[in-house]
This record gives sequence, structure tokens and C-alpha cells, in this order.
Amino acid sequence: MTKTTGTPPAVSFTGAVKTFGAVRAVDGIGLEMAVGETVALLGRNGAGKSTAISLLLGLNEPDEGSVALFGGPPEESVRAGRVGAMLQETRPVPRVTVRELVSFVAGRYPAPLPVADALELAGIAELAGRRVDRLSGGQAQRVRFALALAGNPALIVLDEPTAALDVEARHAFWTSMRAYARRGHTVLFSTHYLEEADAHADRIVVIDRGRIVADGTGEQLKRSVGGNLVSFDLAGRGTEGLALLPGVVSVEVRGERALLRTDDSDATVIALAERGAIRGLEVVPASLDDAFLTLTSPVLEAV
Ligand SMILES: Nc1ncnc2c1ncn2[C@@H]1O[C@H](COP(=O)(O)OP(=O)(O)OP(=O)(O)O)[C@@H](O)[C@H]1O
Repeated sequence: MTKTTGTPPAVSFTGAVKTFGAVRAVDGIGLEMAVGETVALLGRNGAGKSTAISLLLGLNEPDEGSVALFGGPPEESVRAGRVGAMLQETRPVPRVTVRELVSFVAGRYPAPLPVADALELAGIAELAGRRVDRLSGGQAQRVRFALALAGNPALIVLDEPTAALDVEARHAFWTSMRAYARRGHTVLFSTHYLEEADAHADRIVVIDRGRIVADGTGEQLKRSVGGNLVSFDLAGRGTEGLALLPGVVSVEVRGERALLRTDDSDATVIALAERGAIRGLEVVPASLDDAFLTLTSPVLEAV
């Protein structure tokens, strides 16, 4: 969805920095999300996704820079019930039923969804009468999703929402999330899963070591790294000098294989042939997976 002129962005990070001792968990993030957009925050473990989300929700203050929601401080939007969140940490849950818990949370918002709608959207209508402390991990996760939706917030923030879900529950979750987004709501979710980011977000923001290293659609990310991937069996050899071969943009080792991203695969293959390094040679176009790995991996320098 395009941004309406004059409407402040739903989310805006400006030069945001958050450090924990020597760790710069968020290291100068600048990011805007328009109202109605669905954005995936994609990154490896420890990339800074949860920290960025904690800044966005006002749970942490940035050391430098600023974060705004709908043009104001995060706390203001949170207090006004414009934000719903599903976070990773699990707190001890009380001995109440799913319906009671969702009703309780909904009741704290000024214009909540009818409880039945929140349960239905989260796919847990049939669990309404169950005690929340007696649910499976996946069921509990969907209850947390219902709690995030309960207030009918304009912005919903989901930190690794599908982490504990099996394939079927994952599918059901994304169907619900998209239904919520289609109502014009803004959604930010973090994930390690490229396919999920590609399939369910309008835009993917790749974060690595606290910084944004890419921002665009899945297609744009693939194009931005471009080129082909040449791989071959190392057969006990090292990776010395591979980064210096013609066309090579990055070098990675996965198991016994070396993977070279190249913007001139012909030249790379010829150079590999000259080194006799062609066992199990394969040349394939870059995938989103490769794009992600390239964007978030250090290039191995010749040693
Ligand atoms: N409260 C904290 N105290 C100290 N260090 C922290 C704290 N929270 C996060 N960090 C560090 O900040 C960095 C970013 O962590 P963060 O949890 O934001 O990453 P993430 O991308 O959400 O990771 P994951 O995918 O594993 O959840 C990590 O190096 C982490 O160890």
C-alpha cells in the first residue's frame, strides 16, 4: 500500500543506536514503514531484530537517534492502544481460559475486536474454553497472536511469530496475518526464514550486526546481489585466493563445498579450471537464500 501524503509513517527509526556494554545491538538504524505496509525484519540470531523491536515498542530507549510511531513517541501509541505485539519471551500464564485471557486484554483497549473475532482470526476458536497453562507450545503461540490482535491495533509487531509452529499451524498463521494486514493494518514481523519473508511481506529489511544491509522486495534483493553462484567440491583444498578470481564477489564454504558468488561466471569457471578446481562444479542463478547469505556473511579474504 502506498503512503498517503501528509500521513506520518507508522514506524520511523532515525539513526537509532542501542548498546549493551560493548555490543552495538542496534547500530544506526534508519527505517520508515508506511501505514498499511507489511515488512519483514530478516536476520540471523543476534542480528538485532528483537532489540530493534524493543525500541519500537518503547520497552527500551535508544542511546542515540530516535524512534517514532505514527509521528509520536512509541509510548504514546502503545498507551493509546494503536500497537499490538507478540514477543518471544513467554511469561508464566495464569490459570484462566483462553477466552478469559483474550477478553481481559481486549478490555484494556479503547476499540477492541470482538473476542470471537480475535479468536477466529488467530485460529483458536476451538480452544476458547481451554486453560492457557495447559496448551501446547504452538497453541500458546496462537493465543499470543490473538492477544496481539485483541485490541484491533493499527500496528502489529510480531517477533518470530512462527518459531514454535508446525507446517500446518504456520500456514494457518500466515493466512490470519494476511487477513489482518488486508484490513489496512501495518505489520512488522521478524523472522529467520527467507521464504516467509518473501511470501508474506511487501518489503524485506535485512539486518546484520545491528545495521540494515538491504531493504526491498525479494526480487530486488535477488537482483541487488545478482549474478550466479558457482560451487565445487573443495576436495580437501583451502579457499586461498578464491576471492581474487575473476568475477568473484564473495566466497563461502558450506560443508565440503566452496560457493562463489560471481558477476562473471564464465571467467570464474575458466579460472577454476586452470586451478584444477572443478570437481562437482555447478553454476546456478542466485536465489534469495544466496542473497541473504551474501548480505549477512563476511567475505572470506584470501589467506
Ligand atoms: N539485554 C541484553 N543485554 C546484553 N546484551 C543483549 C541484550 N539484549 C540483546 N543483547 C545482544 O544484542 C545483540 C542483538 O540481540 P537481539 O536479541 O536483538 O538479536 P535477534 O536478531 O533478535 O536474535 P534472535 O534471532 O536470536 O532472536 C546480541 O549480540 C545480543 O547478545
